[in-house]
Amino acid sequence: MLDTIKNGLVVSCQALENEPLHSSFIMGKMALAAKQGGAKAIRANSKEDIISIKKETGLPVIGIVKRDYEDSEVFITATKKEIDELIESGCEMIALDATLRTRPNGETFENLITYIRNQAPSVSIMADISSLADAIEAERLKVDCLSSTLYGYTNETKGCKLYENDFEFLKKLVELASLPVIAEGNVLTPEMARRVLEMGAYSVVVGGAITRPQQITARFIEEIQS
Ligand SMILES: CC(=O)N[C@H](C=O)[C@@H](O)[C@H](O)[C@H](O)COP(=O)(O)O
Repeated sequence: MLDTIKNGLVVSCQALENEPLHSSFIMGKMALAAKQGGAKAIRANSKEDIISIKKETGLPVIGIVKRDYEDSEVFITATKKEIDELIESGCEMIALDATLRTRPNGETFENLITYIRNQAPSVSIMADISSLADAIEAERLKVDCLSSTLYGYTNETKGCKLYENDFEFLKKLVELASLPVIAEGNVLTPEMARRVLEMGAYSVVVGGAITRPQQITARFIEEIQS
C-alpha cells in the first residue's frame, strides 16, 4: 500500500449522511472518476462505501469508519467495532484517530493497534494525528504512517489550517518523524499538493477540493462576492 501511494495522489471520497452525495453508489462512481484522473488510492468512510469503491475501481483503499460517541470526541475509527467493519470491507489500510484524547468505552489507541495487528496482519495502519505529540506517540506504537488529518479539528488546533505559513505544521512534522508523513486536510489546489510533496510529504490526500461539490461551489461564491 505505501509503495503504491509514494509521491502520488490519494483521493478521499466521502459524503456523510447529511451531505447531498451520501450514497455508496455515488462514492463508487466518484472514486472511478478519481482513478481515471490518476489517483493511486482512495480514502473512504464506511464498510459499504469501501466495498462499492473497490468493486468499481480495484484501487487500494484507506478505510475509516466515522461514528459519533457520547462519551468521547473521537470519531474516526474510534473502537474495535469500527475496526471489525473495516477488516470485513477488505481495505488495505486502516486509518484511525491517533490523538491523545480519551476514546469511547475506555478503549486505547495502543490496544487498537495490537488488535489490528492480531486480527489483520496484512493491513497497514495510518495514524490520523493533530499534533507533534500525537505523532511521537504513534511512532512509539509502530504504526505504518502518519497523516495530518486532524490538525485543525481538535479543541487545541481549532481554526488552524494545514496550509498556513507555507505548511509550517507539516514541515515540523516531516522533520520530526521517521515514518512516512501523508499530507491531508485542506490541500485545496494542485499547487498545494505539489508543494507538500516538495516539502517531504510521502503522499497527499485530497478530499473536498475534488469530491465535495458544495465546498467547491462555496469557494467560487466567496471569491465572486468578495
Ligand atoms: C477532519 C475529518 O473529519 N477529516 C476526514 C477524514 O477522513 C474527511 O472529512 C476529509 O475530507 C479528509 O481528511 C480530506 O481532507 P479535505 O477534505 O480537507 O481535503
